[in-house]
Amino acid sequence: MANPSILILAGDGIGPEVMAEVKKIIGWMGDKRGIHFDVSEDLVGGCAYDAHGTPLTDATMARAQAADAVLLGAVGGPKYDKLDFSVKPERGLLRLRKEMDLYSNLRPAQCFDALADFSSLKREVVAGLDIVIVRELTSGVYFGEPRGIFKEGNERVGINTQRYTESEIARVARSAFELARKRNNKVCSMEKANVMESGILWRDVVTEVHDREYPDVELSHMYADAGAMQLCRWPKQFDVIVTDNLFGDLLSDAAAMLTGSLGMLPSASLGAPMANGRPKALYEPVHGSAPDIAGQGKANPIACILSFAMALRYSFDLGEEATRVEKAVEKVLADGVRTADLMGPEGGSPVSTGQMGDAIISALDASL
Ligand SMILES: NC(=O)C1=CN([C@@H]2O[C@H](COP(=O)(O)OP(=O)(O)OC[C@H]3O[C@@H](n4cnc5c(N)ncnc54)[C@H](O)[C@@H]3O)[C@@H](O)[C@H]2O)C=CC1
Ligand SMILES: CC(C)CC(=O)C(=O)O
Ligand SMILES: [Mg+2]
Repeated sequence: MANPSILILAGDGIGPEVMAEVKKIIGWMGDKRGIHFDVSEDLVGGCAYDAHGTPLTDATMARAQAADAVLLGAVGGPKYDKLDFSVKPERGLLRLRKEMDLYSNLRPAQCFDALADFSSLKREVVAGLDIVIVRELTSGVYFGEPRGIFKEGNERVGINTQRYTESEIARVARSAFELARKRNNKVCSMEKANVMESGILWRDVVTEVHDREYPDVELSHMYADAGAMQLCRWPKQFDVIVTDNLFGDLLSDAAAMLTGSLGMLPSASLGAPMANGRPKALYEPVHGSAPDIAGQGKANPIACILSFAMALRYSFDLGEEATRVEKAVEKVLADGVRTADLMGPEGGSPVSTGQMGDAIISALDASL
């Protein structure tokens, strides 16, 4: 039987740097565990624009559709900021999410014990934290029409449209309830039903799906602004948070700091099941291309490595191997290995991106 296929789209900025460390772990899985993948690579984002004049070619899109899993680094950078919106690097990623129909974006925020003192919040607020934000990923204001910058009289007006259908809300709600059943059975849905009609519909549909299909799961609702405050005040009150595309983007960056650094947060973007029963899937760190540290060997590869662990669990049914990778990360952090983003203002001796990857490989060796 053919090996499962992985398409790597490392992208821009620190994307290729953190992905290099994932490739070491893929190699380790083959050498030490006999788990082999057919890995191929392609371009997305600014590098694809440089090569082809578009942030995602149709050929790359087709390869992503055919892969068992896509691993993405990050896209974007100042070099591309002035490009026409239609060819900006970020549009390549949005097209992947939309055309693969990856509607459920799982963004776990877990605070490793070794980092509990490093978070900007007090240890007791974050120690033991383990929550998941389920972000709707294929609709909402990032995709709604009309959109654009138009002339209105003597001035320009910028328009984006928040649009959600009942079925789009219902399917991501189901994904959150299913996940909660495997965890602590609690879902908090966040929107702004006080000021947005799409928020009213969101609250109604989540409640209907809950009452009809998941009455055993504890459901609460919160306005997203209050939710941001509660995430900083007492994040451990949450188990699963389900929210729309924009609020999920913001809330997950905020949740990253509960874990110590944006360089720690992985994500899985999941769609409908494929013929093999596994979901169509793309895995990527929550962070972006970090132009301020790109090319300096400073990036923390853990978010990208933990995203690969999610791929092992959700796309390849290799939950034990996923846990092995997560435990290796935990051990390395417990041993005090830190990239620069995990150093306090007092400083210290950070390791490079490559050294962090090597330390995780050593911890994997030690796990055998
Ligand atoms: N999924 C994606 O590809 C995303 C792409 N972007 C793009 O990335 C570019 C930069 O955006 P920013 O707002 O600066 O967000 P960013 O996430 O790239 O960086 C924010 C801050 O976090 C730091 N940081 C991020 N990841 C890190 C890591 N792994 N290790 C250490 N430090 C890390 C950066 O150095 C920076 O100070 C933009 O073009 C943006 O559109 C932003 C978010 C997601
Ligand atoms: C298209 C991305 C650049 C938007 C974003 O920040 C994200 O998805 O986390
Ligand atoms: Mg974001």
